[in-house]
Amino acid sequence: MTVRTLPQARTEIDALDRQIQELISQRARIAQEVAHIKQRQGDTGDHYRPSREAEVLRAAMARNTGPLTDEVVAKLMREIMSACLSLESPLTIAYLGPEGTYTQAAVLKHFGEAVTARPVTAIDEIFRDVESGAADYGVVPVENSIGGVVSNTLDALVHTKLRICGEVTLPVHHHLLSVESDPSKVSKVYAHAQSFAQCRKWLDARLPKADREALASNGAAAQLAKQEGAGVAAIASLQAGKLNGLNILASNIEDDPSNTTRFLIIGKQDPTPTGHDLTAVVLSAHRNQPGALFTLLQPFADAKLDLTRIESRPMKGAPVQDYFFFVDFIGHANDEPVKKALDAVRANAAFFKVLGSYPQAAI
Ligand SMILES: O=C(O)C(=O)C[C@]1(C(=O)O)C=C[C@@H](O)C=C1
Repeated sequence: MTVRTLPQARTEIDALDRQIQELISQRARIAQEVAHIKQRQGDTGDHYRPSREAEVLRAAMARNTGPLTDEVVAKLMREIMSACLSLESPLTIAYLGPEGTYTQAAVLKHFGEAVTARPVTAIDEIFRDVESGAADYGVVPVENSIGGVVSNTLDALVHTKLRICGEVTLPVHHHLLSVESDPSKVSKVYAHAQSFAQCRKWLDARLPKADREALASNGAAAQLAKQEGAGVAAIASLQAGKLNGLNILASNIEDDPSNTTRFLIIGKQDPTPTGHDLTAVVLSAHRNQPGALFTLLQPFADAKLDLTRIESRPMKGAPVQDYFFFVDFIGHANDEPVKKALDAVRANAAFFKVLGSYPQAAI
């Protein structure tokens, strides 16, 4: 191994930076050309291609020989693609605000920094924004490993014309944040109800006397902790703490360190198969038929499809025994065996809708 002096190492780094930069510019120019190719092919929508992005990220990680981790390599690639896509089509992404929520972190993880993230105040509004074209895509939370499903999202999926075109999973770490610097002076804590549930043991042990008040989001909790000042804390993300200039009184206070939230990307396109895809459907059984759910799910088993999730939600405005079932499985609706299985399911169902086939989260 050559032993370099510091000036020699820096000269080499400078030369490599020039090459990297030239290659990135070249890549960006080709991405601009790709936009023109798509337009010539009659593509009228935006140029975001979730399947291609997942493939690029997977390939970057597969090529990695270190010393950077796969995660870091994928993040760098993520940002390069994000910047290239912003030249092709600048995207607006609606998410559950305010700034500093975990949903905003999910937007950045999935789309990179080169998008306009548009905070809105409710999950239904995210669906409306994407339906009306005010945003190109939306990011909605769908389930948390501790708190379970986000029922507003499931309910909205039943009736929307939008498609699920991607997923993001985000490890969730909660922090106690305040303008206060002494945790023993905290007498009131704000957080989203799910975050209180996720930090219950920690709060019971460390702040048993502090009042707990649930708010619409952790971002709002951080804003209020800032406004109200002394004696008040919020449970929120580091990003929310930074945005509001709060001190970190305690880090990673969630009871389960594997706490993870899964988000869906909703939009107007159907991603092409990648070989690593998930499909989501919603269905209901005919009433008063014994074994109706068993019969509905039988074609999935016959086709040896791997079901990754099944959830039920009561139908709004219907008698209590009427349920929608949300089924996720591995595979793409365009795969032949999947098509056949879905036709068989549809034939037996009172209600049936494919919510989307999309690439599994690559990072
Ligand atoms: O391959 C494409 O379709 C592109 O537009 C290029 C590119 C990229 O930078 O690699 C950019 C945006 C798409 O979402 C996917 C990939």
